[in-house]
Amino acid sequence: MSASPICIKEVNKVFRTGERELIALKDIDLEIPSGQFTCLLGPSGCGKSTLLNAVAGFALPTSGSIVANGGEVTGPGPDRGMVFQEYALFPWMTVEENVAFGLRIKRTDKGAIEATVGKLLGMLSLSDFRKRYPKDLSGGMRQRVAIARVLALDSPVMLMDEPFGALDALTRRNLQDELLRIWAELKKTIIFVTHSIEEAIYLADRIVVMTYRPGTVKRDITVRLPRPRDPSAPGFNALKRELGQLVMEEQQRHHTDELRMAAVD
Ligand SMILES: Nc1ncnc2c1ncn2[C@@H]1O[C@H](COP(=O)(O)OP(=O)(O)OP(=O)(O)O)[C@@H](O)[C@H]1O
Repeated sequence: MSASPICIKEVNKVFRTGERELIALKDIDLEIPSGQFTCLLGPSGCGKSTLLNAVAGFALPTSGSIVANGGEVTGPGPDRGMVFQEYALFPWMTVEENVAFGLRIKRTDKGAIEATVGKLLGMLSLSDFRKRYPKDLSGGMRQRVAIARVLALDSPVMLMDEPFGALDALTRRNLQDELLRIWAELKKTIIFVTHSIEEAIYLADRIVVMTYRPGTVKRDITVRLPRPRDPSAPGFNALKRELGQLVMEEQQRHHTDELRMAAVD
């Protein structure tokens, strides 16, 4: 499957719980070209996951439209694969069965499944673990399986919600490097949610910083640093400072809002 742009147009999302109305997303307009690696960055509660879920089709916007791969998003689809933080693997299936699952559902023939699974296990250094069950794998290995499972579907778009958030620093860097290699090889469009400024700069072509409630686009930054990126380079650090300031402003708003809510309750 080849990718085409994702167009997010005037997207709003309102959650209603009892009397309360929460505007999670307000007037989001983004055009994401095919093959771009975009990070959504911002503090907790600024609507990153809400926006990602809207693109995935899990929870549609209250108003506005999202077009992906030439069609309006009206629900989940095989053109948009999702990788979650908590791995979402089937515990009763081995690594290779987990990776093959989507292809079995699509009734792909056995030879093609074996070839695809073999290739992906190799690509993600999982070949020696193919007969293991998720419980016998480290967090990093499980996340490799989750990525391989989404890649098996050959979705042109990969949506990733803090996929490396639960991993230790070294495993995280390894998986970031692997993801960049896969992205360069397979030319996927990636939307990647993160809290981590360093992770966003290390990975992304473009960083969309979001505001805290309502979630809007605070800043849309093109990252022009050469790849592979060096976190100790002056340009990397300058961008880190700039983004740090932007995120801190939103964190401050979050904090003030929490104090206000506590006073009301
Ligand atoms: N189903 C829901 N019902 C009510 N409110 C919700 C629902 N889902 C999210 N929210 C609220 O919408 C806002 C945005 O949430 P969202 O999870 O998208 O933020 P986030 O930036 O992804 O945060 P985090 O990094 O903590 O996951 C938050 O205030 C959250 O409490």
